[in-house]
Amino acid sequence: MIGSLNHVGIAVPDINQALAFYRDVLGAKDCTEPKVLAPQGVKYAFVNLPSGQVELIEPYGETSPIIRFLEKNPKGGQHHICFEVEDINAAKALMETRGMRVLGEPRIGAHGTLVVFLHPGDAGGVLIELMESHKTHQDSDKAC
Ligand SMILES: CC[C@@H](C(=O)O)C(=O)SCCNC(=O)CCNC(=O)[C@H](O)C(C)(C)COP(=O)(O)OP(=O)(O)OC[C@H]1O[C@@H](n2cnc3c(N)ncnc32)[C@H](O)[C@@H]1OP(=O)(O)O
Ligand SMILES: [Co+2]
Repeated sequence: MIGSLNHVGIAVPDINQALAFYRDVLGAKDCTEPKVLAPQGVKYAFVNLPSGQVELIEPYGETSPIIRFLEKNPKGGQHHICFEVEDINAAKALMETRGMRVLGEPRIGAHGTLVVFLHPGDAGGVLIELMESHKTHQDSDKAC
């Protein structure tokens, strides 16, 4: 069912400091400006690489889902991996039939397509994000 690895999510306490590390220390050449995705409770930025993306996420708001993770890992750390799927609703249904806890309903993610998360307790201790690969829903960048 899963397709390409889309991104690795890294939770960070300060996204600008993290961007500076990727740019100035690791030499990343293509990083995006931080943006807020309020419904997901994060501020995010991408480090674009030939092989995929690193997604830096900082908590946004008091109910951010990454607050507790950062309390346990105050310097930040690897938070999730994201795989592409063709159809998010079909993927969610399939995961549920296979006994996975799917965390909530599909919601628009940072790429403008629908995403859902699988509980790390059912996935070998890894938080997995499934992301619909095609932009077929609302929230398009284009005006027409
Ligand atoms: C930028 C937008 C979007 C995109 O388009 O790419 C994103 O990526 S947003 C990313 C942030 N959003 C989410 O993470 C949403 C889904 N996450 C959740 O619903 C929660 O974070 C969670 C997974 C249910 C955990 O919630 P939390 O409040 O932290 O609960 P616990 O502390 O009780 O944790 C339960 C259990 O799970 C372990 N855990 C928690 N987070 C992780 C993690 N990232 N990786 C691995 N394991 C994790 C935690 O240690 C607990 O384990 P036990 O103690 O053994 O029970
Ligand atoms: Co993500």
